[in-house]
Order: sequence, then structure tokens, then C-alpha cells
Amino acid sequence: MEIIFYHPTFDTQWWIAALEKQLPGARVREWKSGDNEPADYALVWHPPVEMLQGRELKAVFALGAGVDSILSKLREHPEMLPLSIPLFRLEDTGMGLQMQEYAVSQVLHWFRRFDDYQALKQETRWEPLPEFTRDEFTIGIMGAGVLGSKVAESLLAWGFPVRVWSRSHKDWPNVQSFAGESEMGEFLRETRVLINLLPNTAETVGIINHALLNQLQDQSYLLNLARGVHVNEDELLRALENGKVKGAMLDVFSREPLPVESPLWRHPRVAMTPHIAAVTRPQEAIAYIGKTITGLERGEAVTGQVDRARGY
Ligand SMILES: NC(=O)C1=CN([C@@H]2O[C@H](COP(=O)(O)OP(=O)(O)OC[C@H]3O[C@@H](n4cnc5c(N)ncnc54)[C@H](O)[C@@H]3O)[C@@H](O)[C@H]2O)C=CC1
Ligand SMILES: O=C(O)C(=O)CO
Repeated sequence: MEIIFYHPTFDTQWWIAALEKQLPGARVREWKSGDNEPADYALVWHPPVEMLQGRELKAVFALGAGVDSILSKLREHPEMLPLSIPLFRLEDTGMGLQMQEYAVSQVLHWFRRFDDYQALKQETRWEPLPEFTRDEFTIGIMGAGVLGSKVAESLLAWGFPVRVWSRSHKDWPNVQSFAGESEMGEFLRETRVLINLLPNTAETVGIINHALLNQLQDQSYLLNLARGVHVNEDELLRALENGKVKGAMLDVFSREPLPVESPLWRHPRVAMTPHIAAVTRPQEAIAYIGKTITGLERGEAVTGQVDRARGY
């Protein structure tokens, strides 16, 4: 079995050795421009069109959870990957735990008013503030997929009321579930902390805008863990000014790296990280890819295939 590998930043030689160990009998090579030799599988992140175009592959694996960048390239270059070749993505593979760590630490930060105490410290003020209670801290998670479900689980364990909004209703214990546009308003009305874990699709671009933020409770919080294009950043800044939103924690931005002139850098109630909420964990990713390739070779049912028509 021949596997080609391309990632602009990963330690390719390390990955090749680990993949060959996971899949005895497979020959893994780094794809380089000009390599047209046959291959059965391709493992990629931001692949050049030339790498995939015209190849008779059994499957392509994206080395991340979100496939928006590869799907957007495919819209420009549909010849890069015919629909007959399945595209897989990483399902959890260690990202669920990272998202849980991120979400729990940030929600507790706001819940215990550490943002307010930090602001008081700037003014040298010693001032105990009233406590928040959990019943005024309802968590609303947009996107109830692999990662959204993990985040819901961890915040439930901390005793917060949790609700989710996605395409279809979920029957999860102790979680209120809302689905589709018709239930969006009801979902937002009680939400105090909005956590975004939607995929980037034509339907979700710009979804966190003035109209949506306006339906949240006053003095709400936004945690964006998914993609920057989900948030209209100018409208978020306005909501921060008019009191709708009290604080935002952003891991992802409409342009990355975030340009220095963006006012988000300087806003006192915006915190940020540079798109590190959940990174690809090599061992877990390789175990999943190995298991999935073995399943495909045996003709077994596997999970993680992207629905290209749906866009995620
Ligand atoms: N910031 C970071 O470091 C990372 C960000 N991500 C982002 O997180 C996203 C989510 O990942 P997973 O949970 O694995 O995806 P998933 O595909 O398992 O879940 C997506 C969820 O969104 C819902 N959804 C999709 N379109 C919708 C719509 N139009 N209306 C309502 N609900 C809709 C689906 O029903 C599903 O519940 C990824 O697409 C990626 O962009 C993923 C990993 C790391
Ligand atoms: O896997 C993804 O989609 C990511 O955003 C990784 O950072």
C-alpha cells in the first residue's frame, strides 16, 4: 500500500515513521512537487492542487477536524478530487479533551468574575463583587457534533445548565436541545455563555452577527472555538460597547494571523489565543487513520467521512 503525505508545518519524517509503524506493510512518502507516482491514500493539510489532481486514490484524509479549507479549494478546482474518492477528517482524536479544557477554564474564569477582578486590579481596587449563580449562567453551544458534545459533557459535570443548537434534536440527558432556524431564538433567549463549535459552511458564515447577539441575555459572553468567519467582528465590537456582550474569548479570526490594526487586539474585554484551541494530536490521529484505512481495506464500515454536499 502506498501513502502520500503533505503537511506544510508538521515534522513529516516523524509522521512517516509513525504511520509505517501503525500500518505495517504500508510505504509512506512525503509528497513533493513533480511526484506523479501512484498512491492508494493521501494524508493532507492545505494540499497543492497538483498533489491530488488526476490520482486514483482510495481515500483522502484531512489532518484536522475542519475541512473548510480543502472544500473551498475544491470549489475552485473540482478536478482535484472527484466525488467518487471519499474524504475523511479527524474525529476527536484528542481534540475533544482540549476543547473541554479550553471551555471549562474560560467559563469558570467568567463565572468566578476573574475578568472583573483583573479590571479592578488595574485600578488598584480591593472590592469583593456579588457572586454569579449557576442558574444565571446557562451555556448555549452552537454545533452539537463530535466536539460540541464533549464540551457539553464537561460543562454539565461542572453543574452548569447546558443547551445545544444544531441541525437535529439531541436526546442527551440533562441537555436542552434546539434545532434549526425556527428554534434559534428560543435557544438564544436563555443563553448567557454562547460557545461556537459549528463547521464553516455557506449556511454558518457570519452567523454570529448583530441579529444573533441581540437575542442573547444582556451581559453575555462569547467563546468562539470554531472558525473566525462565523463571527462578524465589527458587530461583535458593537455588542461589546452596548452591553449585550460583556466579554469575548476568541481562538479564531476572520483573518489569521489577526492583523495588528484589528481593534480586537486592544479591546479590554476581548481575550484571545492564536488558533490553538485544539490541535492535531499525532498519536491519536495516526491511530484513527490506521484503524480507518484497515477498515476500508477490509470493506468494513468506518466513520469520519465528510459529506461534501453538506460541507462538513
Ligand atoms: N479552533 C480550533 O482549534 C479547532 C476548531 N475546529 C472547528 O470545530 C468545528 C466542529 O468540529 P466537530 O465537532 O468535529 O464537527 P461535527 O461535524 O462533528 O459537528 C458539527 C455540528 O454542527 C451542526 N451544524 C452544522 N451545520 C449546521 C447548521 N447550518 N445549523 C445548525 N447546526 C449545524 C451539526 O448538526 C453538528 O452538530 C470544525 O468544523 C472546525 O472548524 C475543530 C478543531 C480545532
Ligand atoms: O483541526 C482543525 O480544524 C483545526 O482548526 C486545527 O487547529
